[in-house]
Amino acid sequence: MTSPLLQKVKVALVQFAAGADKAANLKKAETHILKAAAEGAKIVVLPECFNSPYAVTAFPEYAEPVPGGATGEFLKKIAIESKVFLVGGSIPERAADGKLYNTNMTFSPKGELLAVHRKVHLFDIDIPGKMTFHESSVLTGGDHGTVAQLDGFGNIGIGICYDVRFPELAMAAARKHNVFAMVYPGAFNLTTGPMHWNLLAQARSVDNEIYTLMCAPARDMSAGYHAYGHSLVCDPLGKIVSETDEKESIVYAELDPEVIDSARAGIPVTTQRRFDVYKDVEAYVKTSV
Ligand SMILES: O=C(O)CCC(=O)C(=O)O
Repeated sequence: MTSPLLQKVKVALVQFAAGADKAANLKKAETHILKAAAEGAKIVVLPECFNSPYAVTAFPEYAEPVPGGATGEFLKKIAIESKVFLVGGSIPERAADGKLYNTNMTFSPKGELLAVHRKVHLFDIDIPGKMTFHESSVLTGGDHGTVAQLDGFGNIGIGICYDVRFPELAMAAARKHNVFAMVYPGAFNLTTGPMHWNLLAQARSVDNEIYTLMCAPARDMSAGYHAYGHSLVCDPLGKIVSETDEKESIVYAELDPEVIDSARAGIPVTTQRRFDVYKDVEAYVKTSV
């Protein structure tokens, strides 16, 4: 059996809170990325909306072209300098036609842009008295799932936050594109975080017998949006192997092909699927920019 992960790899999830000062947000990201690289991480993940406050009112002001804007240039430069695969969280993107998206850019250690994922499922929820958010009041949803090919390691699927609630993207990435992990920069909140953050990571892992990486902002109670934090790594059997609390920190984990292989050998759902019974599980996934 060939594992989707070609060799062991140390990953780092950088958890920090973005404030109003964009340059300070990038500086903080840089400090943490360089530290994670010095600790031996080869794949480094940033949180959702890491260059801007997480607020629909902030997105138009902080939005940039992708990949040519200042944050895209920053991610490229720092990926090269730190020699890591950099899953650049997400930022508000202003497209050429003026539309705004919540967008991830992923770079190789050579500075190649490997993937652009626009959040497909916008975060529009209303739990009266607890949590109301309407991303679709300013953002447009993306139109594809996304897989990045990490030379020497294998493929990862990328989703952004609310995307984790929709198993189809992860399923298509795992089944059709043999990903070893789904990576979700995300900013859950104090209502839905305790309810579902861990559960959803475990669900996506167990569905597909892959790793799931969830990278959050740190909590800032003086900000308008209170992030849950708790960046974590979940293994292919649904065990959380590394998790932090709500504070600024870096979460490390070693991903191991043997763990994927033994999960799949013991509980072989990946080969037992019955597509003759359920024919309609399809998703459009892009594997290059
Ligand atoms: O799904 C949730 O509960 C939270 C999602 C979210 O915060 C987001 O998509 O930014």
